[in-house]
Amino acid sequence: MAAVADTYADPVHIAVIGGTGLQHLPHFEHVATLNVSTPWGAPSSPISILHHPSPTSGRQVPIAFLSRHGLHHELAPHEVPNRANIAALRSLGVRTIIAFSAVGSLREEIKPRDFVVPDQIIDRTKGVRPFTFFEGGFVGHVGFGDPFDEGLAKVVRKCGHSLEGEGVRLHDKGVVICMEGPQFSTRAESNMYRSWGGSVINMSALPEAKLAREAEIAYQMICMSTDYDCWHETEDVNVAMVMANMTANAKNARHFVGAVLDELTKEEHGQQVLAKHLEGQSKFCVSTNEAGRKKEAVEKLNWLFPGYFETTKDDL
Ligand SMILES: CSC[C@H]1O[C@H](OP(=O)(O)O)[C@H](O)[C@@H]1O
Ligand SMILES: Nc1ncnc2[nH]cnc12
Repeated sequence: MAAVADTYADPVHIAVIGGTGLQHLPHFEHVATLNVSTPWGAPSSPISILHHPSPTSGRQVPIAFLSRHGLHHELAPHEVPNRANIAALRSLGVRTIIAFSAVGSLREEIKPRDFVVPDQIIDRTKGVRPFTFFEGGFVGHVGFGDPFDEGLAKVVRKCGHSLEGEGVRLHDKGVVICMEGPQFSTRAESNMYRSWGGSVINMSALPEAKLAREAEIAYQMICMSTDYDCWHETEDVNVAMVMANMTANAKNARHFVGAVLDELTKEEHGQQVLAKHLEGQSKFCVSTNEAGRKKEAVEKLNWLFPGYFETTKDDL
């Protein structure tokens, strides 16, 4: 097998973050493996650049693939370096992320192996994960009322429905409960989440989605149900159950991601893929005036957003 390159010259606009059971995307042409370092450390894994032919132009479109828990699932949910992941992807040019996640179902009608395109999140993480780029002498606040990107969600839903004949079952909306873990929930918690209107539960939607929003990247998660958590009368969730359902449905998961990439690489989605609707929002979300900005914080943010921010008065 030919060795792949360790650099890639062109900007890469679309990324897939793979979760449990989706640690790589086979059947795509792997053209480069990038080891990116960021001011927030190294990402979870090297970033693979894959070539995907656009169905409209035939042009080979580069896609970045990152394995959330590392190449061998060695990172627990609270150990995932989310800031490095999002910053590294943005530095390559990424403005659209499709994030894949194995989730527990909190609803009878969401059966194991069903897919969900969620539209809301409830945060049950415990503050142990770094969750913002705006800190250390540089305060900023971005809107997060709709944590996923609705334009991207429309594309993803259309692709999911187009695969229904092939056995994909899709729920168009849902509330993800993002818990801290790594232990699964208690039965009391699981029932409480149901009473809150939760549809599915995982340990990874946050802070990934928040950081993508701060980085002006359109972000949509595709969830695949792997179990009924522990509220249901069936056997309580365990890793073997999650992996068995993930493996059994891996073909559908790959088809789903492939269909989304087919669609997103069409020219008609060019503006959506570049997330033009988010461009510049982080430049204007800042509360700290120039005199109060710390040099180190400004340097880090300028790495993420080249040219966005003035240096502090101390540097002049
Ligand atoms: C192995 S079960 C719990 C694990 O599965 C999910 O991972 P991911 O979201 O990366 O697919 C969940 O969030 C937990 O991290
Ligand atoms: N029941 C569950 N709880 C939290 N994360 C999960 N990922 C898959 N199943 C899960």
